[in-house]
Amino acid sequence: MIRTLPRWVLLPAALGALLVVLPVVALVLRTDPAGALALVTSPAALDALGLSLGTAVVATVACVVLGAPLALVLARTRFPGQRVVRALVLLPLVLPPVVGGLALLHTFGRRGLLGTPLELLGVQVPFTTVAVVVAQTFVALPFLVLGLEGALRTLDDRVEDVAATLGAGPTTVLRRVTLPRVLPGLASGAVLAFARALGEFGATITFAGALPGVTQTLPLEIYLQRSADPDAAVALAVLLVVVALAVTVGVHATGAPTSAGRGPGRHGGPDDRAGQAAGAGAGRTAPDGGPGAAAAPVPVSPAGAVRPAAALRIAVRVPDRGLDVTLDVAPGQVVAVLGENGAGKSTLLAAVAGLVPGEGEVRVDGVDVTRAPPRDRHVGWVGQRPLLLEHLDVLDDVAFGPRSRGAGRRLSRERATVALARVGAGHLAGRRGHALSGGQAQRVSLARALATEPRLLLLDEPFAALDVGVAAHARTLLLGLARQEPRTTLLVTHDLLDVLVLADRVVVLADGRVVEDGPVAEVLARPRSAFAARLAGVHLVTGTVVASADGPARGGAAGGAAGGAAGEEHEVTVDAGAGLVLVGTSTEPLTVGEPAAAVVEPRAVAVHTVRPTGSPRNVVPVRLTDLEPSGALVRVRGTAAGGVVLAADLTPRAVAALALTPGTDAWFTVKAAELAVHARPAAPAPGATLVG
Ligand SMILES: Nc1ncnc2c1ncn2[C@@H]1O[C@H](COP(=O)(O)OP(=O)(O)OP(=O)(O)O)[C@@H](O)[C@H]1O
Repeated sequence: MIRTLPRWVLLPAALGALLVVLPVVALVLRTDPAGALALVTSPAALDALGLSLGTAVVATVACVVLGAPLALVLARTRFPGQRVVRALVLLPLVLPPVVGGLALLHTFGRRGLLGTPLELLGVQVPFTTVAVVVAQTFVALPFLVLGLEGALRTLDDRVEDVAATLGAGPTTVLRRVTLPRVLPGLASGAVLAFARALGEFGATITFAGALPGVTQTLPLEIYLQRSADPDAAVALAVLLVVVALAVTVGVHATGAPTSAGRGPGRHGGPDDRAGQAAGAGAGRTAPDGGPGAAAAPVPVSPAGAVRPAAALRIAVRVPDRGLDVTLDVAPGQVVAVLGENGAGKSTLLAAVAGLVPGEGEVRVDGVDVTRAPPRDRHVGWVGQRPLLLEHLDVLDDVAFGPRSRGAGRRLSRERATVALARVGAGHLAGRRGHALSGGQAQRVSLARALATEPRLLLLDEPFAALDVGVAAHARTLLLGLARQEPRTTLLVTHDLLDVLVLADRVVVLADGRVVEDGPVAEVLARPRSAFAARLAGVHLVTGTVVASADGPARGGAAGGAAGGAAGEEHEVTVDAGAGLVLVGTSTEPLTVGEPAAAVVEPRAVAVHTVRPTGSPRNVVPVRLTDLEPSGALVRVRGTAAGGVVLAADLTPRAVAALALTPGTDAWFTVKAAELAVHARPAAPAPGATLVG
């Protein structure tokens, strides 16, 4: 039974439980069952019990009404002094209740802060039943706030962002997404608050007194009976314990999240594979002809009328995240957005979706949506994680968007059914999100985005969390959808396959700026940024052109420039700094002093353990850093002057013959003809960028 816990933990755990249970048992043993019944059913006892239950229920409702918004503000907003506010709200947890009672007296009492205005209105709070409720709420509120705030913080609030992009306003998001998802947390917070209110004593006796039938709750009755009739006190104490236990156990049992409705589990059964196969190709039937065959993607139906693709103009700045990007995207174009971690790709998408505040402008088909909230931007956003609304079944999750945009329940479900069918997930309609495999969940997430017929599709690494095979299916599915219905799309990815299969254009971001932008084939053939070079499987050294020969000079010799004519191959020398000078060839007109990138494929690099003599134009001394398999070859990396990393692909036999190991000093050689030099838009520090 104890699989991961050390056995010794049982001892302190048992002692802790005993410390709580033993005194209660002692209390029960001390009770005389025959006499107890008469004592607890006496009018005074029943009055006190009724008052306790009634006031505790009202106090719990007050805690929910006041505490839930408080928890939401604390968990979902940022404002100066937030920590202080939280500490003050939670103060009653650590304050002796009698101190709380005194504080309430000085607030609502005759000479208290609010006492005089209340008196003018003819309202008297202290020593009334209202005072009991106020005292109970005062001490119980922190339990609700703490429970709910904790639950809110453990939720992924990006689900709320997704709901906003699907067309839901803030109140709808709160009502249909946030609150249902934290219901178990809210329920347990309310139970704790109720239990605390039921047992409240110190603040009540100080602020409300002990007037039988008015303010004398059960804890007060027990206290007062202690000296007058100890047996009655014990009997009433047991009654209080029983009531408190019944309520907490009962509500916990109903409020706890259930596992009912779970299907075959996150990684699915055979049904799962069939579904994935069905999603693999638009319009194809599942190869096994199983359930997936019926669930194959279907063409768009009238229920999901297609909007024409939109032109997109982005000129956004998000200063606190260092993003400054200007892009014009043609209708129906699929732009792969690439870049190192932290380059700003997700921020760009979030700015377009309206999820992060930015400056500048976003125009969709010429319409300025810069200041529009996410729900009015008509974007479909799909992230790395599916972020499904797990409190709904798949059909209602996908119907959430159309419903938020004003379609009735039936029409929304019809649209959801069509969208699910389009991604080959129709057979999943009745399941809950937690009962889907990763690939299935991601297809549902895509269907949900498509169900609102977005003008733009924003895909933030949609396949990154999927297994290779499942990602391939999802990629093919997306391709099929894009062919059926071209849609302007920004696709963040780190995967060359996504770029090759799905994108028309590549934009590379670095430090929040566009450093490369062009058609896919062009960028991969002539990468100018480290990231694009790595993606294309080549290495890249940046530097400055110091000589450009073998071609006619461009524009005479003005400014000392030399250069080759565009289209003619000519030799170019690039200084990468730290003494590393490389000679390559270029077909671009390059000017001395211009930033340039020298690109080399690892298979064109030869490795020597003694300095070579003879023909190669580039002989670079390196220290080997690592060796790793690269297909049937071994990729050998070495660091040259200035920290520049270069790589060579060798056969395992050559690696063995040369006895190459990390730390070996060697020479990499490359022919000038194998080193392609391209102009770069801007130069990072020369020679500092190299990838592999
Ligand atoms: N919630 C946030 N609050 C503040 N700064 C953030 C937040 N999220 C990201 N950043 C910062 O904004 C910059 C851009 O991050 P972003 O997540 O857009 O990069 P990315 O290119 O999508 O990276 P990755 O490939 O790792 O997802 C980074 O400097 C990052 O630290």
